[in-house]
Amino acid sequence: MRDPRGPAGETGAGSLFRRGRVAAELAWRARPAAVLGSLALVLLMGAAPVATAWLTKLVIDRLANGEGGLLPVAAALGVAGLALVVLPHVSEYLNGQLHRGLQRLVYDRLFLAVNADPGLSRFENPSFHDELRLAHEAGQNAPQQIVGSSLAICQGVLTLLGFVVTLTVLSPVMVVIVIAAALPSARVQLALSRRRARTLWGVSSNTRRQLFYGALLTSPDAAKEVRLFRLGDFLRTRMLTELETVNEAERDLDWRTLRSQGLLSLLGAAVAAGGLFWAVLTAASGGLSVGDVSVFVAAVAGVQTALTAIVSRWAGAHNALLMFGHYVGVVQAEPGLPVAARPSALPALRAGIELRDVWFRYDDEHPWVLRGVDLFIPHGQAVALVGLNGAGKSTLVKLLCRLYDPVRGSILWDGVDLREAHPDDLRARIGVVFQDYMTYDLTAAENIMLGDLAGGADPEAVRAAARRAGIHDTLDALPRGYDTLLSRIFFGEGDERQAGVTLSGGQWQRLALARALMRHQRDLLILDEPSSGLDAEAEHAVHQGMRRHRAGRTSVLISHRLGALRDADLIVVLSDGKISERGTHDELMAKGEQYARLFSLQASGYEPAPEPSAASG
Ligand SMILES: Nc1ncnc2c1ncn2[C@@H]1O[C@H](COP(=O)(O)OP(=O)(O)OP(=O)(O)O)[C@@H](O)[C@H]1O
Repeated sequence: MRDPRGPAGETGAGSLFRRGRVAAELAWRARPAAVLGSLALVLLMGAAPVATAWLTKLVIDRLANGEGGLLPVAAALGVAGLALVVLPHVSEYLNGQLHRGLQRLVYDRLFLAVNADPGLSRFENPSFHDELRLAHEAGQNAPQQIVGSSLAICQGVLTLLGFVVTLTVLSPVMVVIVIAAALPSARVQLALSRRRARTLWGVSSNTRRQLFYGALLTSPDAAKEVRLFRLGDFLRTRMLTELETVNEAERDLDWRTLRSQGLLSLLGAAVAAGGLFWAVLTAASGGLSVGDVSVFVAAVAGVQTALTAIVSRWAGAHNALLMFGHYVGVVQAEPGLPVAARPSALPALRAGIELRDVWFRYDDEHPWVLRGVDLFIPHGQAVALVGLNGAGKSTLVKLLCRLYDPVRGSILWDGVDLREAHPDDLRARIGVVFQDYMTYDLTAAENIMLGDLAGGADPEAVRAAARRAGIHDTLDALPRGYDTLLSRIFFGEGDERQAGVTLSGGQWQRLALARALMRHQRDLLILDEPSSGLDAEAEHAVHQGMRRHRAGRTSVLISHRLGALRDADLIVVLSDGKISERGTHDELMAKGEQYARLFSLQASGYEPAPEPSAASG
């Protein structure tokens, strides 16, 4: 279990008040009519129990004393009774309305805020994911609970005041006893709600791991390895272990709740029984009428019920406010990647992109990945990055896209530091295929179109990009052509439910390439291992095509197949976080260092194996 105090852990009343204000503002924005209706109901439902008790007393006393005027009082009693029955249903309907409106607004703001962060660093932080999951859970109910509980508390206070006045008339001592008996309950409920929020945060990483193992057990991507390596029992056991930790914490909480609330209920019952005993004795000696006894019993029960409702709603609101802190925390957090208040314009690339003494590591605790990289990517030229696994090639690409900022040094786009430009402006000028490209469970056309949503869903542009990536014929031959759903988990839409189609790894890769090529007119094209999964013929065709499209454009290419990079204008070898060699293919081969060694090693793999010598046989 993790440290029980989370980012939204125990906070002062000021902070809770601010969260309450946020919830109230959301509710008002989401459904003002439902909020107004609920407020009116609070008044009616708060007054109805007191009115019913007094009208009952009047009816009983008039009956007992044989007084007249019974009909209007009985009619009023009927109306009050009717209100008690009907109003809760109206209130439930309004609550539903409010809940739906709130959920839409709350999730809209949550995902807007998460998407507004242009960087990646927050998404790689486990704490952020715990916070996000709790924010998501809180978004489901917390604002509704805060608003609903606040209204219920107002209603409870109204009923309580009515019954306190009633009891004061009959027995002021009883008021003091009943209220004093309810105070410990308030304290205990608040302590329990605090503990509940802390427990949830404490086990949130266990819950996340439990969900992760559960998802692996059912994921189509993992299904092959899970079966082949017989990982099912291993994953299931791990999932159950995490679940057991969560259960243990919840069991402890439930036991504390049972113990404290059991004792408090006994105390409440003893006070009510004592009061009834006093009322009956007083009535027997002529101190109270029969109607007085009835209103007294209703008042004691009413005060206790109202107090219990207030305290438990208060505890519910308190718990919801603590949980809502995760939501407010995520929605109001500063982005992980700062955006300049007045971003500089980023015009079309004219001279080139310069990396000036760029140092980068993913975290203060991680080792340096780049250590003082100086590189100029001239406009209109193709620069290839080469290096062993883990050399930092993809990291450099992510810095070029400003998914992170360099820790030291800077990257300049025609002299403008990328930190000064808006990430959206930069990204509008870039087309990228990442090594770990996405496969979307959408149609083939949509998978490509996502590369240029701003350009509109032009089917001709989609087909042209697919042709450039060499995937057009494959997509055209699918059961519904470009409109075929590419998915293993969803059914297609339309009259007939049609199972999705799955592409091969290489076909998916070409599709990802087509997505990037929707932006082939952009200033900078980055291709990180665009052909690693392609067969030799396809790779050749793709590289030929790329060569044509790249001509005169600025591009950064990464590939372990060095043959595909040999015609780049500049080849840069990254090693140990620095540039160890740079030059054209011929220059680097002539130098005879790492590049030449790697190139020769690969080329030798394609040469015929030497005949075994007679001696070795
Ligand atoms: N998100 C991340 N958080 C922490 N470390 C990372 C992250 N991404 C990459 N690294 C580390 O940074 C180093 C460089 O990784 P990078 O992916 O840039 O290498 P690469 O040269 O592209 O490798 P490959 O040829 O295998 O694709 C590696 O040691 C890797 O473990």
